[in-house]
Amino acid sequence: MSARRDFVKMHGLGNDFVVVDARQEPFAPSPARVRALADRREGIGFDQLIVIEPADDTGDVFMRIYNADGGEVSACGNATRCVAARLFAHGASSPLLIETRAGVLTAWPSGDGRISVDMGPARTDWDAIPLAEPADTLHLDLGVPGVPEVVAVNVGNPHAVAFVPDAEAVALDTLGPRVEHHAMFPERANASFATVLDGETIRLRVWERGAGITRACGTAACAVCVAAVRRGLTGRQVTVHLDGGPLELAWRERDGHVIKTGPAAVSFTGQVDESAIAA
Ligand SMILES: N[C@@H](CCC[C@H](N)C(=O)O)C(=O)O
Repeated sequence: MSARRDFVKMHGLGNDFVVVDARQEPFAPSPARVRALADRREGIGFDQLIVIEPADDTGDVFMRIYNADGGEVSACGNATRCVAARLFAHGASSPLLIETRAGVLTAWPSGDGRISVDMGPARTDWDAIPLAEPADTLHLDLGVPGVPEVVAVNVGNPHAVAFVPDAEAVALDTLGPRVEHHAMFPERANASFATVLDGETIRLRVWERGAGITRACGTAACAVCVAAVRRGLTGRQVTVHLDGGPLELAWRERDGHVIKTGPAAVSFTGQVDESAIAA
């Protein structure tokens, strides 16, 4: 008998997700099944598969995150807004506590149709993310002259941020994978190329670990905000312009938490016959 699962296809600024609500019936796809579902020609297609599960602890729900390459990861900023928007639309009360492998995140409607999320604390010390060997500064040998030092930031997942003179000119499809798979990052890394436009505006292009070029990455926007403040390049509140549009970020002084505000949209709903998708 074939198993049919309801899903909703959602996106945050074009960073797209298939969201499966598994609170009543478990859904635990193998990495091969995730890759098959992620295939944009033969599957449904997404950057991340998101599974909503019953809360383990103090939260309202648990959010499990799989990259398109089948790997399970700890954080996804845009999907957190999408899950919150979906649950608010179905009557959940605010604030909503979303458990992830990286901690419990709090989400609320921002009052203008968008969703705000407290993404928790960000770390930018030299050991913020797993490195192959200790390093105070990260000058990656990418085989391309002119790529500056990279800043490591942890927002529940690992980010490598490079501030470049012109993010538009970066060859994301070649530099992104070199950063993601660089020997310094044993757990790989999400790669951000950012240009500071003024003290409150940043242009950002992202190569995501396990998904490649995406139109937006919420945790990368948080990482870039924190890295820019640490470098004295911007104030603590910035608008980050991704390929899919803007996100508002604030790095809160009192507790080091990053607050992110942006849209969340439903594209369509559907049902997948799991046996029809080879794994
Ligand atoms: N799209 C996400 C990040 C998804 C996980 C990331 N690719 C990783 O491997 O850590 C976002 O909006 O933050």
